[in-house]
Amino acid sequence: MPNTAAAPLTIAVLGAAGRMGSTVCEAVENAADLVLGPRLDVGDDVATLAGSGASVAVDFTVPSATEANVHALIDAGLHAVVGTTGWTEESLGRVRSHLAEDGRGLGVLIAPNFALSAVLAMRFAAQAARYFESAEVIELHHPNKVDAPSGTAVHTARAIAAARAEAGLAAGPDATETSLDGARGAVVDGVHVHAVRLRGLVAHEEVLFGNPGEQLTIRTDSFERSSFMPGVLLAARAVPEHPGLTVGLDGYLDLG
Ligand SMILES: NC(=O)C1=CN([C@@H]2O[C@H](COP(=O)(O)OP(=O)(O)OC[C@H]3O[C@@H](n4cnc5c(N)ncnc54)[C@H](O)[C@@H]3O)[C@@H](O)[C@H]2O)C=CC1
Ligand SMILES: O=C(O)C1=N[C@H](C(=O)O)C[C@H](O)C1
Repeated sequence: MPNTAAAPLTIAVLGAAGRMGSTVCEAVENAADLVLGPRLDVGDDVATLAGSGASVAVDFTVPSATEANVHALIDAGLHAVVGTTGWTEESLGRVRSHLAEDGRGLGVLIAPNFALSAVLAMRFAAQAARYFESAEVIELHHPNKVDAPSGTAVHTARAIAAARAEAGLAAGPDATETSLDGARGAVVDGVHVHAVRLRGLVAHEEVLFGNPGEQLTIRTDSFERSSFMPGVLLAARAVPEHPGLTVGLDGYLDLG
């Protein structure tokens, strides 16, 4: 929903020189109800955003910087929309505590993926997980990506594992006795996750579920970074209305 409040929201962007950050700047500039505020990149001080007129900041930086950025944004009194990967239960917990101590009703959204197809794929995977003996995740990305597996794949695997545990499922069948290191991928909460890096790709994920004689494949493809922009803008408009920490864009959507 566009922001119809009297004053347009001013949006600061962290990681503004990057692939996602520059795309976000362009999307904000093209949104009639939003104003593009300060564009920060490496070396810039987040504290300068206090009093800059920006009320929301969007962070697409690097896993090693994003947590410090979010704490600095809270201190500066800004709501935050974060797409950067690398979050753990511990770092999320620290943000939750900081927001509670701050007490100003600021909102922070941390989402592993803003593309609607990916948000739905994660939701469908969580729903399907209880019905299948086997589940594995394959993520496929551009070769400039610095982290593996992707944040989306980790989030997907954790959701699958939680649904399997709730349903009382045993570990998936796997007779592997010998293998080269890495051949079976990374293991996230008991779910195998495989990462492909290939020139020409942007962001893709397949979730494979298997039962005797049948397979379900859930696949999401982002062919362009524009696919993330409707979700990012939706989040930037909505975050002031959602105090506290929300993890995942589905927290702002009515997916039933
Ligand atoms: N949630 C989502 O929908 C999506 C998330 N991502 C994630 O967003 C992050 C960024 O991805 P890309 O834009 O492809 O990376 P990129 O490498 O193109 O851009 C990162 C930018 O952050 C800057 N930067 C590094 N440290 C900084 C700091 N301390 N303060 C401010 N800026 C800093 C870099 O100079 C660079 O300009 C990654 O973690 C990626 O996985 C990417 C696409 C979609
Ligand atoms: O680095 C990327 O490009 C992406 N990163 C996010 C992730 O790690 O899940 C989201 C999307 O897959 C693109």
